Amino acid sequence: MTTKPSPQIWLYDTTLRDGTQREGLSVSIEDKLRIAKRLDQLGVPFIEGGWPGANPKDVQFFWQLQEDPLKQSEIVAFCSTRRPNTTAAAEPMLQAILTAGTRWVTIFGKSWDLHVTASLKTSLEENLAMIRDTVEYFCSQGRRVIYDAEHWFDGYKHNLDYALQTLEAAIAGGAEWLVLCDTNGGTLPQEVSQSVQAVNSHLSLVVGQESMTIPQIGIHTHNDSDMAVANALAAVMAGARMVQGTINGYGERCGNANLCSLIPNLQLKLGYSCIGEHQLNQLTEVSRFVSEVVNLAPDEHAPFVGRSAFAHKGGIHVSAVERNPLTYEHIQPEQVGNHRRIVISEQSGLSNVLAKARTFGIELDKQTPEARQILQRLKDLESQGYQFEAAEASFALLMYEALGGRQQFFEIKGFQVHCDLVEGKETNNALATVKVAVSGKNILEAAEGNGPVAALDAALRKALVNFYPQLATFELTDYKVRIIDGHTGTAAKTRVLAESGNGYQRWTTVGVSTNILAASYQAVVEGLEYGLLLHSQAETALKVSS
Ligand SMILES: CC(=O)SCCNC(=O)CCNC(=O)[C@H](O)C(C)(C)COP(=O)(O)OP(=O)(O)OC[C@H]1O[C@@H](n2cnc3c(N)ncnc32)[C@H](O)[C@@H]1OP(=O)(O)O
Ligand SMILES: CC(=O)C(=O)O
Repeated sequence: MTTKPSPQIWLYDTTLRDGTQREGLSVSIEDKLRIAKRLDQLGVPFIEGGWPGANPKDVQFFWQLQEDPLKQSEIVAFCSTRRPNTTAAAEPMLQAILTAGTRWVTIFGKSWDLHVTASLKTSLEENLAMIRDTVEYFCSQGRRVIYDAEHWFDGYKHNLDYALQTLEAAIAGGAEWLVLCDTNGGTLPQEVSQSVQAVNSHLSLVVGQESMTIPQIGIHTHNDSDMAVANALAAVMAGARMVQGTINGYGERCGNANLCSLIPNLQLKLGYSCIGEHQLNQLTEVSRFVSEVVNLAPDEHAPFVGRSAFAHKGGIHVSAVERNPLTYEHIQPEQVGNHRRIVISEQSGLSNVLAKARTFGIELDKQTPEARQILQRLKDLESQGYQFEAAEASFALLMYEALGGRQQFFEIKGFQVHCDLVEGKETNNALATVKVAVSGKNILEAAEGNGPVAALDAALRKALVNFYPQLATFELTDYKVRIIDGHTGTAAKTRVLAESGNGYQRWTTVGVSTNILAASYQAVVEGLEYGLLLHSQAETALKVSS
C-alpha cells in the first residue's frame, strides 16, 4: 500500500523585513546575512530579505547575497506598488528592486478602499492600475511575483467588491501568489476561514472563465488579537498554501505569526509538509540563534521552543510524566529539538526529587526515609524564602547532606566585610577578611573588591587556592538579589542567587537571610563548594576509567 504524500505548505519567512519592524529590534547587514543563512539551512523556501531602496542596508544586503547566494531558499525583495499617477518604469524605488537581482519579488498593494482614499489619497481606479502595472512591470522584467494584499480582511468586510477587484488586478498583472494580509491583526479565525474560502470560490469562477491560471492563496497575519498563529492555521485549513511569518513572532506592534509555533502545528498536528523531519528538530536552536543575533532575550515560555515549554513543576505532573510523557506533553520535545526538564520547588512531590536526583547521578528510592526527608527539607526551605528552581547546585548539596555524603572541603570560622563609601572611589571600595580551616589548619586572608560580595569571594579564594588550585579557574559569573516579604521594610529577607563557572560548566546556588551579606556569603560559599565537588567527581571518574 502506498502512503499519500502530505500536502505542501510553502513557508515564507519575513523576519528580516516585517520582523525588523518590531520596536527595539535592529540588525546589521552581517546579522541579516547570518539569519538568512540559518533559515536557508532550516529549509524555508522563501526568505523575504528586506525592502531594497528603502534603506542602504537592505540594498547592500541583497548585493552581498548576489556574491554569496543561499543554497536552497529563494531570497525575495519586498516593495510597494508604484506611486499614483506615474509609471512603474519611472519609479526609482522599483529600479532598486531590480538591481537586488532576486528571482522573486513581493509587491504589497491596497485592498481596503479607506486606505486608497485616506492614505494613498488617490482614486479607486488608480489604485487598481497601480497594482496591475507594478506586477506586470516586474513580470516583464523576468521576475516572479507574490502579491501581498495589505489589509485584505478589512477591505473584505467594508467593500468586498472592490477588495476582489484588487486581487483581479494583481492576477491580470501576472502574480503567482495572492497573500491575504491581516495587517491590523484584528480578525478572528472564523472570519479568516470564511474569507479564504470565499476568495478561492470567487477566483475559480472569475479566473476560470478567462481560462487563466488561478494563483495560489497565502496568508500573512499579525498578532494584535493574539490570533496570528490561529488565523494562519485557519487560513491553511480553508485552502491557503503559503504561510508568512517570522521566527519568534517578531514584527510590527504585537508581532507576526510565529513560525516556531506554526511549523510544528502544521507539520505535526495537521499533517502538512513544510520542512524535513531532520530540519524540524533544529527549530529550538534556530529560535535561540535568531534571538541571540537580534540581541533580544529568548521567551522562556514560548510554545514548542521555549526553555519552559516542556518543564514540569507540579508533583502530579512529574509523577505522571515519569510514567508516560504523553500524560502532560502534547508532542515529544525532541521533535522540535527541545527537551524535557523537571523543576524542583515547593510544588514538588517525591517524583520531582527522584527525577532531579537522577540528573546528578543519585539513585534514590521512593520508599526510603531519606527521599521523604529531602522533599520535606526542600519544602521547609522554600517556605523560608529559598528558591531551588534556578539553584540546582544548592539542591544537590542539600541531597548529599541528607544522604550523609556531603564532602567538607573547608570550614568557615568567620568573616568580616568593610565598605568604604567615599565619593569618587569606585574601585576596590570593599575589604573582606575571612578565617577558614582546611584539614585542621586555620588560614586568615583579606582581599579587596568592587563591592562587598566581590571582596568576600576574592578573600575566600585567596585563603583556599593553595589547597585547591582549581579555584583559580572559578569565577562568579552572575549575582541576582531579590527582596522577599518586602512589606517588613529593612527586616525583609533577601534572596541571593549566585552563578559560578569554571570555564566549561556553570552552576547556581542560593542564600537567604535578613542580612544581604549573610545571604550572599551563603550563596558564594556554596558556589565554591559545589565547584570543588564537581572537580573531585571529575577526578574520581578519570581514575575509574583509566
Ligand atoms: C504593512 C507593511 O508592513 S508595509 C511595509 C512597511 N514598512 C516600512 O514602511 C519600512 C520601510 N519604509 C520606508 O523606509 C519609508 O517609509 C519609504 C522609503 C518606503 C517611503 O518613505 P517616504 O517617501 O519618505 O514616505 P513616507 O514614509 O512618509 O510615506 C509613505 C508613502 O508611501 C505611500 N504608500 C503607502 N502604501 C503604498 C502602496 N501600497 N503603494 C504605493 N505607495 C504607497 C504613501 O501614500 C506615502 O506616499 P506620499 O509620501 O506620496 O504621501
Ligand atoms: C504586507 C504586510 O506586511 C502586511 O500587510 O502586514
